[in-house]
Amino acid sequence: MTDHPALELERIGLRIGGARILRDVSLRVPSGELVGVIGPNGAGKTTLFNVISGVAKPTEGVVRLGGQDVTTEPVHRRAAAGLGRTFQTSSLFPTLGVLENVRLAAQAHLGGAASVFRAPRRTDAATARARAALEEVGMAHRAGAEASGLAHGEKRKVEIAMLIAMEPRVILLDEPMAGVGSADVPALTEVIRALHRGGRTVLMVEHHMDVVLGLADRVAVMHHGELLAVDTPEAVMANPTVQSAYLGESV
Ligand SMILES: Nc1ncnc2c1ncn2[C@@H]1O[C@H](COP(=O)(O)OP(=O)(O)OP(=O)(O)O)[C@@H](O)[C@H]1O
Repeated sequence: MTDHPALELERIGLRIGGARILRDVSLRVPSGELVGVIGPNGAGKTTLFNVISGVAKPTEGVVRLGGQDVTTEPVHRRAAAGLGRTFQTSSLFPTLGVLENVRLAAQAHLGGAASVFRAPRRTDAATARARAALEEVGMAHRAGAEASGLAHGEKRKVEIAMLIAMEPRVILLDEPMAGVGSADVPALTEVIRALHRGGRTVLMVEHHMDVVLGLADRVAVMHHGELLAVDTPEAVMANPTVQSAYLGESV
């Protein structure tokens, strides 16, 4: 444990052409916290995740992971520093099996694809880690299934297992409930809750408000590229500025 926040954004700004996509965004996320990021469409949530993961470079401000300035580090260096991310679209190899998908993620973390040929012991370690990750998300029974045959909710669980296999300290979940049928939402919510309970730091963009309010320690509200509020779910919902930002939007 360090005294540094797991993730720290200091006065992040991003201009693209003449447009200011992010303005003066500052956020400190202590280790083990789950922060829900909400805001109307186009508020800048995905762009903020891109800045954190290194897909986009901010024009102003600093990104720190565990106290280390990673603002100019590329995506893979941030991943190596303990940052994991899921995307709105599926990142599974559809024709591979569930276990194989997770094993590849574990293998990448343990030492790269070349080790398949050089170090069988590492392959065993990757398989063991993949099985443990599938167990953690409740998908061990589907280890032998082909990824393309999974329901949306199952795919999301396997994607989370892939993250777990890479042992990230900070996890960014980009709309984990997107495309997931309402019957599968509670089970996926429990997987995310368990991920958080395991001590991992999680940032989650999610439009499904019940999920955000039920899971988050704090909620960060974005609007027009700015952070309007960062507070407990109850305080955020009672905040008049937040309410007016959502006027005309379904909260
Ligand atoms: N590369 C880009 N060039 C120009 N404008 C961009 C670019 N990327 C994002 N934007 C604009 O920045 C704003 C924020 O977009 P972003 O996708 O981050 O919002 P969001 O909050 O994730 O929205 P949603 O909830 O719809 O996914 C939008 O107005 C978008 O059109």
